[in-house]
Amino acid sequence: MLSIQHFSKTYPGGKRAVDDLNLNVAPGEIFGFIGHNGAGKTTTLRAVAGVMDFTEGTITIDGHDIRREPTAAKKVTAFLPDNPDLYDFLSGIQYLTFIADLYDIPQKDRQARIQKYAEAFEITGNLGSPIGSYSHGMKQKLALISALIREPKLLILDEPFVGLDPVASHLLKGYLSEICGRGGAVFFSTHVLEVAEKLCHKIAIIKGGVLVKSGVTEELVGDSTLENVFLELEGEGS
Ligand SMILES: Nc1ncnc2c1ncn2[C@@H]1O[C@H](COP(=O)(O)OP(=O)(O)OP(=O)(O)O)[C@@H](O)[C@H]1O
Repeated sequence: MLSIQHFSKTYPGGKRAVDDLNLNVAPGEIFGFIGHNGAGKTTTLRAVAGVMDFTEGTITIDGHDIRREPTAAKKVTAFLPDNPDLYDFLSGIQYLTFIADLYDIPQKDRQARIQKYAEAFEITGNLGSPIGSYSHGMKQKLALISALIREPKLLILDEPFVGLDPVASHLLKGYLSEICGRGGAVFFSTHVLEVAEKLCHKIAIIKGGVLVKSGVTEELVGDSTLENVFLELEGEGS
């Protein structure tokens, strides 16, 4: 579903944020991307989502090269940034309708999808109000709903669990599994190692822009915990 080959990003000014990253996410997989602050996670996720250009390498989503076929790649991908930029002057329902129009969600499906997720996340009663009046968590839920109603083949999320209440976190985990159950894939960054360990089929650990470990979660963790594996890697060479 997602192939990242020899991906590197050097920012203007010379910072090499990611160096020669190789990763593959298969259909049906939830793939966790972990690393310390500044390791290069957001840089990678933004490049995969097609919202930031990169220096070297190839990124392919469902067979579409993100540089050569950006529209086709983005059509099957939903990206939830860590701080989603919503339109404060729109109401929640206006925003979701705008997204539904933009991504050609069939008229016959959109209402049922919006209803399903809005009710689950308990923001149905707020959909008529301007987004500017929402709390941080409500904005986050709306952004999540806007990604989920698209039923993307690939869902990319940057720190999706930060700021979500426990009920919403639990729901989100279920929805990520749902996407995988229908043959989609999820690629997300997190600092919540317990969630990553329980939820992810595979995990990659990035350190200083370099992939230091990746693989099937159970194999990577072994008899230890993800936290211990991570802390050991962080201790090495620093
Ligand atoms: N626009 C930019 N210009 C220059 N350097 C940048 C820019 N954005 C990020 N960086 C640098 O690139 C490196 C990787 O940043 P990135 O945001 O990808 O890390 P991260 O793993 O997502 O961190 P965090 O866990 O704190 O969100 C950091 O050293 C950061 O300072």
